[in-house]
Amino acid sequence: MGFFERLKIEASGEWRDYTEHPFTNGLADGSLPEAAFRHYLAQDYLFLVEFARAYALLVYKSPKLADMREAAAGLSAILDVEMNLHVKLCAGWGLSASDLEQTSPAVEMLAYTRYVLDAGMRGDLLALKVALAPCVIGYAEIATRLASHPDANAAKNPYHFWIAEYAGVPYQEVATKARAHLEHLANLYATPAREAELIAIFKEATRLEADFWEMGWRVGQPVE
Ligand SMILES: Cc1ncc(C[n+]2csc(CCO)c2C)c(N)n1
Repeated sequence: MGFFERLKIEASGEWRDYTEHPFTNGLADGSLPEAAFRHYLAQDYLFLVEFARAYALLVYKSPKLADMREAAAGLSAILDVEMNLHVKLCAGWGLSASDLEQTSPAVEMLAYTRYVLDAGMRGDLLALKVALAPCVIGYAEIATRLASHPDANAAKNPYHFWIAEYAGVPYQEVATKARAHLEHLANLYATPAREAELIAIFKEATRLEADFWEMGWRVGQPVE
């Protein structure tokens, strides 16, 4: 069994809470309240900025030039492609670039990004890759599941574009490559003595991803 499969099994409860969160099901059938998605999108803009910083840290933490190049390509993809796509998507939802700049960070966004950056600062390249894996590989898995929902492609589903973006071939290839690189690093650096530390990082990052969905989900729920 591969390293990533093992991590998922060790964190199976957290993984299910993240990948099957009600927010994701609301995207699939189009029932997610728009206010919930708008809140998520604005926080996700701030998230992407911090994630670019985490990729910059990957560059620094790379022991080998090949790892450094891989990380630098990921950093460019976020800065030059994903951020632009995100700003365009937000504009379609009525969020201007200046709205995004002025968004106050939510504690869930801060908790998650600070955790990933800290795991990378105190750890090595593999530890940081493990902290990033729920985001990079998880979104590919989630989007593939959502895309198979009968309502996911309906023209009336307002989240159709979001699902198609992450379920599409270009993003799926990014995730497949990230997973292969993680397996390669695990073969080099994942000793039995480090297993508990790496599983703990994976579990925590997965839990914080689920909390990120929950943050958006709460905005769409009626106040009790
Ligand atoms: C909360 C949250 N988690 C994951 C992603 C997806 N994502 C963000 S950066 C990145 C790597 C790109 O190469 C991916 C897949 C998101 N947008 N928001």
